[in-house]
Amino acid sequence: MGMRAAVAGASGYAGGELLRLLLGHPRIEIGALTAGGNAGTRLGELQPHLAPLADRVLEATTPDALAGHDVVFLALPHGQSAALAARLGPDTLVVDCGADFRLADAGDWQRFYGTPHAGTWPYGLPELPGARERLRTARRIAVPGCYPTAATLAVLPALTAGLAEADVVVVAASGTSGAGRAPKPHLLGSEVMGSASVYGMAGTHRHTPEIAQNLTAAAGRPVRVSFTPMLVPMPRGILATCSAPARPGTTAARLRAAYQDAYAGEPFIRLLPEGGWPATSATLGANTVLVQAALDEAAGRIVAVAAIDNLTKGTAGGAVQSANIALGLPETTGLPTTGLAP
Ligand SMILES: NC(=O)C1=CN([C@@H]2O[C@H](COP(=O)(O)OP(=O)(O)OC[C@H]3O[C@@H](n4cnc5c(N)ncnc54)[C@H](OP(=O)(O)O)[C@@H]3O)[C@@H](O)[C@H]2O)C=CC1
Ligand SMILES: CC(=O)N[C@@H](CCC(=O)OP(=O)(O)O)C(=O)O
Repeated sequence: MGMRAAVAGASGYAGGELLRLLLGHPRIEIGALTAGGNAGTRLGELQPHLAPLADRVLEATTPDALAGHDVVFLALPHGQSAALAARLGPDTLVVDCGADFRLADAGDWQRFYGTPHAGTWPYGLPELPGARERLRTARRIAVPGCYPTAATLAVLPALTAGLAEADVVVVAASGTSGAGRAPKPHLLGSEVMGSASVYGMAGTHRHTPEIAQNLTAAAGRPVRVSFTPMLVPMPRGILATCSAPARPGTTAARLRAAYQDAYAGEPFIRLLPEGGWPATSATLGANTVLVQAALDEAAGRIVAVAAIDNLTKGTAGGAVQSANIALGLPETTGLPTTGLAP
């Protein structure tokens, strides 16, 4: 007997990707589909790529519409999740793609989001040390931000193996779907096409404390993070280029071994052969994380790169991966590792 999942925010980019993945999930059947202003619209008008669901009509996002499901995926703007989750039974698995419950430090939340802190849920990045154990019994899961997923997985082994200083620089390029589907002037085709631009500069982007939180917990010491996000003219993908000073005694061989050891058993992380570097084009539609790291001896720095599809591993794929763990299913169920190219 399959489990039933509701998707709130089914008209958005994250919701659409959740549905694409759930349509291929052998153990989950799709229940309620809800939206905001688009409630009442046929899904086929908004997500024409989801042909099997074309005639489903979106409902309003209410606790009643979401009740009676084994799992509820929330793909809504920040700030909406707490009230809804409070009205869903404690046995319902609620997986929030938004940021509301990601940060443990209420001061960080207040500084970067400017609203009262809703709380902290188990963090849905299974590759972090100890995370799978916490997710197995979780009924509430906070899905990571897309940049934090890429940046964290790029540098994690260098920090946990004690090869990098706790001072990490992240420069990450994202496709435009990272900004969601709601119209914004800076996302007009004429603004984005043919240009790469930075934003959220000098420590102001809200993913800075999330990346630092992940790396600090993994390293067991405070990790300082400088994060620069960049918008590039492609619909999907994140390429995170990270670097940190190498600690004394770090060699190329020790660095390689640290990454091999850390990621050998990870179903979705592919450490590329030496000399090969990740590109987003090889991750499209897949839950794959491509990783590479090298020692820049002249600069005395470790350079590490990760590529993901921001909507798959960066949101919906990560959400399904963590939900699988919490539902007692094999972690890889329904998650593609084959991408779409060219
Ligand atoms: N895009 C990405 O790469 C990532 C997104 N996320 C998170 O996922 C969540 C969804 O993002 P994304 O899909 O990109 O955003 P979109 O803007 O594409 O979609 C937002 C969804 O929320 C619905 N919605 C908006 N306002 C309301 C409301 N007041 N009540 C009920 N539903 C509402 C929209 O419905 P309607 O169409 O009717 O307005 C739509 O379905 C966000 O929290 C985001 O931070 C996380 C990681 C990465
Ligand atoms: C390109 C772009 O605009 N990206 C988004 C991040 C998307 C993401 O992960 O979002 P949440 O933390 O909101 O869930 C941004 O920088 O705001």
